Amino acid sequence: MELLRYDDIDLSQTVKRSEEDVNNVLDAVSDILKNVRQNKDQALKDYTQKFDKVTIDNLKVTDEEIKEAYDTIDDTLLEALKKAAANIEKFHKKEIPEEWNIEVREGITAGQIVRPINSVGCYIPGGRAAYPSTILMTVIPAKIAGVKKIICCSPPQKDGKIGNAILVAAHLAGADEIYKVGGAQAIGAMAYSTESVPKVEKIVGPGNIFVTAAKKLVFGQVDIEFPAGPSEVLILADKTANAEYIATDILSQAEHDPKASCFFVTDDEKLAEDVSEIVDKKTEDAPRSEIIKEALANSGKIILTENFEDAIYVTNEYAPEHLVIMTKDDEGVLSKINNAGSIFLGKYSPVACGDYGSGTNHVLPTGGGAKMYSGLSTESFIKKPTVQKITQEGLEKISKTCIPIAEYEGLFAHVDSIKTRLNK
Ligand SMILES: NC(=O)c1ccc[n+]([C@@H]2O[C@H](COP(=O)([O-])OP(=O)(O)OC[C@H]3O[C@@H](n4cnc5c(N)ncnc54)[C@H](O)[C@@H]3O)[C@@H](O)[C@H]2O)c1
Ligand SMILES: N[C@H](CO)Cc1c[nH]c[nH+]1
Ligand SMILES: [Zn+2]
Repeated sequence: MELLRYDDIDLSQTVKRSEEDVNNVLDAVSDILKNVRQNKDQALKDYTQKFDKVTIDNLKVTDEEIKEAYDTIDDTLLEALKKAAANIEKFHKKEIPEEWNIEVREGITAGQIVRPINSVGCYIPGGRAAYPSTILMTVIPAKIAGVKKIICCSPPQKDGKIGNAILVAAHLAGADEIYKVGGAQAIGAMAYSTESVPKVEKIVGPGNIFVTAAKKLVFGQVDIEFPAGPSEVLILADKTANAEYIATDILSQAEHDPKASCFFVTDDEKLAEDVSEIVDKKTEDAPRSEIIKEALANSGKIILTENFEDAIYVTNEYAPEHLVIMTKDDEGVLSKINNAGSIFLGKYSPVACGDYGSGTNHVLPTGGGAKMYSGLSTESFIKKPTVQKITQEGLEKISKTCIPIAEYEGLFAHVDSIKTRLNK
């Protein structure tokens, strides 16, 4: 892995990552979306043939296919999915926002109510790996929020089916419909509707650069959560950390995608060298070594700083999807972290646990999005309309605040709507 000294680099250039690639495919993805809008199911089938090399007749997964998935799934995997689902459910129930109402001034009460989005589409990646875990991470919070219609889209495998674990996870989590289509074309289908796939109000879920570009382009037509692109991890550690643990966290995110990004930041030169050596060695033996090598060559960096404050600065500038902190004072370091999607404290908290079932969500902002957004949560599926009630006395008092501002803005119908009531 490439080792860079903080003092020798232009940090703003070093932390740049896959967002640039997303921008490079916007034109191609825009053509895909246009075709889906015009030719609907036929476009979905043509792109599935072109990109996934599969012929699909029926896009919608049938009840028989779900039953077959239950019949064929491995018992241990089924139990694991159920336990993961229970943990994710417990964590996400805690995220339900409260309804509240307060007296703002005498005669004016105001508050918020909590309402679900009506329909949601969950994108479940399926190109380089199958992601039943992503079904749990997207459908469960939507269900807890009270979303009435939850559909899922995922690319079919070479046999034209969706993997049994994805179908079982979708059923366990409570998805209403599942469609065998992936990539930008799936996002287009959920944004515009086709003969088979209904339009939804919000699209969530991670994916490769084509999926991420499509979500950016349909934003406005539908809501999206944020760009959740190729996986990332940054490990922030001092000399007390275990080099092998750090190396395993790097490899675990690098194996997702050649466009994954993995950074290790430390102020300890020996640890930096050890991690570099272990990563290189483990890469050779890894089952997905080709993907890992490409990812690390593109965006795998070890940054060595002179002091730990600089290491924290680099971390906040990179704003990782996942941040692992392994230091002698993890909580103290945490208090200085502002920008990260999900944070893992201490040597026994590998990112893989958050990826699968310790309860937190794994759909997280990438490409520096953690500077502006939080990860997917129950709140992502909820709207919070405000409500107010004003008494006659309250109106008299607040009119003295509102009328001068309305007059300044030249909006006299606004003034009139208040004065008319006062004069009655
Ligand atoms: N940020 C997160 O929360 C999170 C969570 C899980 C996974 N991920 C990421 O999701 C991504 C999954 O990517 P994937 O590729 O495995 O699956 P994917 O389902 O996102 O993409 C596969 C689809 O891409 C389309 N495609 C392939 N080549 C194309 C081309 N040349 N032009 C247009 N479309 C094309 C195909 O339609 C195919 O079905 C990875 O980058 C992984 O790191 C992110
Ligand atoms: N690490 C991914 C998010 O970037 C989530 C995931 C799913 N399965 C394994 N990992
Ligand atoms: Zn992962």
